[in-house]
This record gives sequence, C-alpha cells and structure tokens, in this order.
Amino acid sequence: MTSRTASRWAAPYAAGPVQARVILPGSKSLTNRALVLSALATGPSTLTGALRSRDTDLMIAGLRGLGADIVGDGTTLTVTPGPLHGGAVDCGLAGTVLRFLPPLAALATGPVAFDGDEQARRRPLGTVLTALRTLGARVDGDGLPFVVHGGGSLAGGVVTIDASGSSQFVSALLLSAARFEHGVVIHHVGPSVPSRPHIDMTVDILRSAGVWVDSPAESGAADTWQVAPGPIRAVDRVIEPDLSNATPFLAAAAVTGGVVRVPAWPLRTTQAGDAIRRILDQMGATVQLDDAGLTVRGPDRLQGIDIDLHDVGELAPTVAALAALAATPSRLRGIAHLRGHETDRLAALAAEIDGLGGRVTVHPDGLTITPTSLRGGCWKSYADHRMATAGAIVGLRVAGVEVDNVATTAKTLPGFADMWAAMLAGDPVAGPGKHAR
Ligand SMILES: O=C(O)C1=C[C@@H](OP(=O)(O)O)[C@@H](O)[C@H](O)C1
Ligand SMILES: C=C(OP(=O)(O)O)C(=O)O
Repeated sequence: MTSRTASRWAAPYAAGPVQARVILPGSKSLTNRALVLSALATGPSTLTGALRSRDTDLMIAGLRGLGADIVGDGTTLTVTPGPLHGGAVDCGLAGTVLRFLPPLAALATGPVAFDGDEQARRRPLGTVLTALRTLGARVDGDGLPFVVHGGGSLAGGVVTIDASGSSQFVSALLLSAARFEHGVVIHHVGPSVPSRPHIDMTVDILRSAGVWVDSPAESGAADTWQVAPGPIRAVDRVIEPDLSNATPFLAAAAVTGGVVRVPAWPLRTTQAGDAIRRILDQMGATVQLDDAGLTVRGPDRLQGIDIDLHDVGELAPTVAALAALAATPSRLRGIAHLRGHETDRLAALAAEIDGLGGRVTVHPDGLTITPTSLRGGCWKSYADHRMATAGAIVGLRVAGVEVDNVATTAKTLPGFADMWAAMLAGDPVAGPGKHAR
C-alpha cells in the first residue's frame, strides 16, 4: 500500500571504541499488545512511554478505524474502548497488526477489510484465518487482502493449529479470547512454536488485565493455552524500553571494544531482547545489569557463537552482524521461521554479508557465518528494519558500507540514523519520544 523511496545511507565507520548512553523508546511488542487489550477493556486506560513508529501507528489507526478512541500527545496515549464496527485495516508490514487484529475484527458489527504492503502478502497468516473460521467467524480469503465479517460476537471454543510458523498465531487468538463467548482453548500440533517469550508476554499482560489464562508452564499440558471468557480490566501501563531495538547499540560496543549503557533496562521482563545479555557474554563482552541499567563493554577479540535462536529469532540479524565481525565462525540454529519475517531473513543476511566478501552458508534451520575480511559496498535492507540496523553494525568496522533505505527502520525505531550518528559523535542518544525514566 505504501511506496517508499529507496536511498543510500553511508553507514558511519567507527574510528575507535564507541562510548554512549542510549535511551530507547518503548517496546513494539508491549505497546501493540497494550493497545489491543485497552481497546477491548471495560473502560479507558492510559499508556505511558508507548512506542510511536510505523507498526504502532498502524495499530492505533486500525483500532481507531474499528471504534476505539485513542488520543494523546506522542508517547502518552489514552485509549477509550467503543463499540467495534466494520471498517478497513492497513497492516503495513506489521506482523502484530496482521495477526492480532483479525480476531478482534470478528467481534465487530460489520465487515473489516484488511490489506497491507506487498511484502506482507508473503507473510504466513492462513493459520489465524482458518482458526477464526473454526471458532465461528466468517472470513473471505486466506491471506492479504481478506475480509473478516464481524458478527458482533464470536462463539470461540477449542481449536487446533500449527503455530510453527509464528508465535503470533497463538498470541493473536489469546489476546481477544476473553471476549469470545466460550473463551478459547488452543492446541498446537506440529514442529515447535518459535518465539515462546512472546507468548509468555501475551499471557503475562492478559493476567495483568484480570484475564484467566492457563499456559503450558502451569498446566503441564504441552502446547495448550486456554483463556476463560470474562471482562478485560482497563489498566494504566508504563511501557518498557524496546530491548530488541537496543541490541544494535549494544553490538556497537561489542564490535568496537567500546562501552554502551542502556538506562531503564528492566531487571525482570518478558521481552525476548533480554537474551542479548547472555549472547554478548558468550561472545566475550562484559555485561553488567544493575539499577543504573545495562552496561556492555566490548572485548579485545569478539568470539563467534554457536547458538539456538528459536526463542529469540528477532535478534538474529544483530547476532549475524556480530558474527560477521567476530574472530571465529558462528552457527545460528533454530530459525527456519525467519523466512516468514519482514523478508526471508536467512536469504537476505546471507546475500548481504556475502555481497561484502563474507562467507555464509544457509541451512534449513539457520546460518553458518565464517568471518572473512569484508569490503565496503551496498547493503540492501529489503524494507526490513532489522536488516537495516544489521548493515549499520557491519558498517562500524567495514569502511564504505552503504545501507539502502535506512528509513525503513521507522517500522519500529524512527530516527535510528540520527541516534546512530549521535552515538558515534559521543552525544547523548535518545530516540524520538524517549522512554520516560
Ligand atoms: O508477538 C510479537 O510481538 C512478536 C513475536 C515474534 O514473532 P514470530 O513468532 O513470528 O517470530 C517476533 O519475532 C516479532 O518481532 C514480535
Ligand atoms: C519479526 C518482526 O516483526 P513483526 O512484528 O512484524 O513480526 C521483528 O520486528 O523482528
């Protein structure tokens, strides 16, 4: 739907160790879950420190178009639920909008037409639409564009799905299920579900809104989640900073032997991005988490890593960039599902690292990256925010890297290029709408 003009951005080269303090805007995953729950809640609620980016603005527009009133200045938003009615939703390239809003649309009184970016048409979705039909909804289409004919209510009940393509299939059904007449019981059958922390995040936020949820962790029933029907309480929330978006900045410390601190790093969190602490530690960095935030000190020699990223695939582009600059080979496992992310990230990472003279082998489940001496050149971003930030990391150590369409980082981190430049200049770094401290 949206056309974007590609342009090349000269990724800054780091002449020495990077030293920076970086304040990140709010988490995409938490903001979009909170928006959905607030729109389904029993009364108004306020979100503080919400992320404003393409993905979250698409969620806001989608919910407004279906009847929610969302007002606010920048990162503070007040959401007042309204009767849900028919309308149109632009998903852009946001997996959270594409997967989380169809179940909510099934509760509307009228047809809801979904469309999105050309690239979004290739993202896996059929599982959610088939599940909705099983739960009582009428849906025209099996992928974008499609129409959910909201009937004002949905029966809900028991459904069996294969969620090996995306954890968002499970999260999507769970988020709206308290408003289904019979709630939902989801059985997953198939290869293992990726990105489990994201489902745990969904369970956690539902419970904080007073919803009864049973998950494999408590029930012992592997791969079964259940939500009881009932009210979703309106809760005022402070959104944590986005830890996945922190990872390129932390990687800058790791690859330059520098020091980067991220204040307000939560001591306990459901965000998958928290896994970067053990990844950087394994690669040889010094990682310290305390009340002042997270501090990463880069090593003299960055080690390669052999790691299963199945649970935290979102971090794979950052880890691949680190691996390309490490002293020893790396093997990234468990991430076949990245082929259905914003782009086929396995193919894209291999093509771009190889394009600079690197050596990457693509496996059915991931990548082997053998460090070589890289040269400058064009790094394509494929409209993928995390491909663009991975190119920026590589550019810190390889002169002459040009990232095409760095503006695509606005999907979750508008102002990334300015933040990156400020980091290299030794200036304070804060994204637009910085996280309230
Ligand atoms: O629910 C979420 O907020 C997300 C779940 C994950 O999706 P997949 O399970 O498709 O990897 C993650 O990669 C994505 O960035 C955000
Ligand atoms: C996979 C990602 O996004 P989405 O929410 O669009 O699936 C991501 O941000 O890495």
